[in-house]
Amino acid sequence: MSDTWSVDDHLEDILRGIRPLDPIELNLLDAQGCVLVEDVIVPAPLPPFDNSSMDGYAVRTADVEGASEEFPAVLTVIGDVAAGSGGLPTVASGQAARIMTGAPLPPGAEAVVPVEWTDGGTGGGPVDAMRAHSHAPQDATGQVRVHRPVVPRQHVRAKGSDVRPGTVALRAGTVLGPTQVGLLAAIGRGSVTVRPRPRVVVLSTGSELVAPGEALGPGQIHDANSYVLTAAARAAGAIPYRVGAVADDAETLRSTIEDQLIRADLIVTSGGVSVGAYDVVKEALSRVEAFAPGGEDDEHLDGARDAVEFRKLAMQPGKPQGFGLIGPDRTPILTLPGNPVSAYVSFELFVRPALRALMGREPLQRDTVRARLTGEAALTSPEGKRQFLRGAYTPPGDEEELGGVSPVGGADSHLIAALAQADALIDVPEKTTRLAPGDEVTVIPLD
Ligand SMILES: Nc1nc2c(c(=O)[nH]1)N[C@H]1C(S)=C(S)[C@@H](COP(=O)(O)OP(=O)(O)OC[C@H]3O[C@@H](n4cnc5c(N)ncnc54)[C@H](O)[C@@H]3O)O[C@H]1N2
Ligand code: MOO
Repeated sequence: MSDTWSVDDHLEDILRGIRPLDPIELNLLDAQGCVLVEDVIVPAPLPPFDNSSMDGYAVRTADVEGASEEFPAVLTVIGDVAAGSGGLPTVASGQAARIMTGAPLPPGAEAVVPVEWTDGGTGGGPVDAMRAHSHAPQDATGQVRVHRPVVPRQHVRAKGSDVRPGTVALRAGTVLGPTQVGLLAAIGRGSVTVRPRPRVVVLSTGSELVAPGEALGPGQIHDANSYVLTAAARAAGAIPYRVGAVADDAETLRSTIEDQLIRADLIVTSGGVSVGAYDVVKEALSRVEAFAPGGEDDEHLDGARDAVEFRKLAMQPGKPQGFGLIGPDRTPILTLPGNPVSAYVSFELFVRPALRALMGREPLQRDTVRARLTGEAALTSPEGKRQFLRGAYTPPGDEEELGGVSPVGGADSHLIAALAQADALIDVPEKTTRLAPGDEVTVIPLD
């Protein structure tokens, strides 16, 4: 391995050191966004019973054959069947039960006549709704005039027509979004076995950093990185813990990280990794004895180490990077550069895939698309460095094969405002030094 690492080699090294978190059983809503590790089998039919899809009257079809407004079928109403009804009346010939949407079809009945096809028990013409039971309790009895016939099973949702018992509701590997959570609830599952969301400790370093909301003194700036990284970790599906900025003091940083290890599945730091005299992350973490080493060897973790390895990457922004597995649980730590755009781009390229690996989520990396470079001017890129420019991506129109991408702001890694306007990264290969409008480029759309 040469002194300078490629983006792909650095990512590969990180992923070699990470294995998915052990599955746990979680309540449904806590499992949202997690990957299921069991096939969930449907225990009972859904719907659990034949039920009405309309507010109306449960009838025997022979009783309403040929019914019309002029010659209605007149049936005796034997009572109400509301959703949730337990004891059901039996509908005999010449009878109807008033029924609500979702209520069980009573024995004897074969179909449901919507209330709009009847007089609603009023003795008048067609109605468009039932009267509330509290105002007109008499409508649950008496007679109803039916103006149209129905065929067997009309307006009836059959037991098991949604899912049948014994079938697979959701396969292992499914990511639980809102609709999957809904299905699990519908089939009565209160908890499921999933890979949990990783807990990510985010800390920024730098004696110049002041929390947003506080006034700046001379030479100070607001801490943007711990916020963008915390937000990005949350957006990636993790549970982030933002630790305030740590001053440039190696011992303070080391003990802060040591304290955080207990609640971290992964640690992300920003700043302090280049070549300055106060680059404290490097100072605190490059020593082998920085943290208590791991216990017995773990055969899944290829490349385990007890100190963070710092390296230069052939990329811009994001040149200085560090990665290690620290503490008794060999917790992965990624030390990102301090320039805000560098920190964010590094998160996208390295931390996000690592989090997805912990969650057992595929694919680890974002999809890329090809697009045409738009805009007025040609772009330059340093030779031998993979450059990630910020861009605004427009998907292809109906007739177009490729979408377009225009650069947003310059290449400098302190340009936070332009980063906030971008929705994509333009991935410029190491060998490319110049790009002209109209050239085809690789784009990583962000969300
Ligand atoms: N002589 C050299 N100097 C630098 C090199 C180099 O190769 N030789 N590399 C440059 C590159 S590239 C980068 S990237 C930075 C990385 O520096 P550090 O990771 O040590 O980060 P800091 O020095 O702590 O900060 C850099 C920059 O970013 C600002 N910063 C830091 N943290 C935050 C934060 N939480 N919120 C907002 N802004 C932050 C900080 O004030 C600095 O301006 O090194 C170059 N130097
Ligand atoms: O590589 Mo640094 O990350 O350009 O700004």
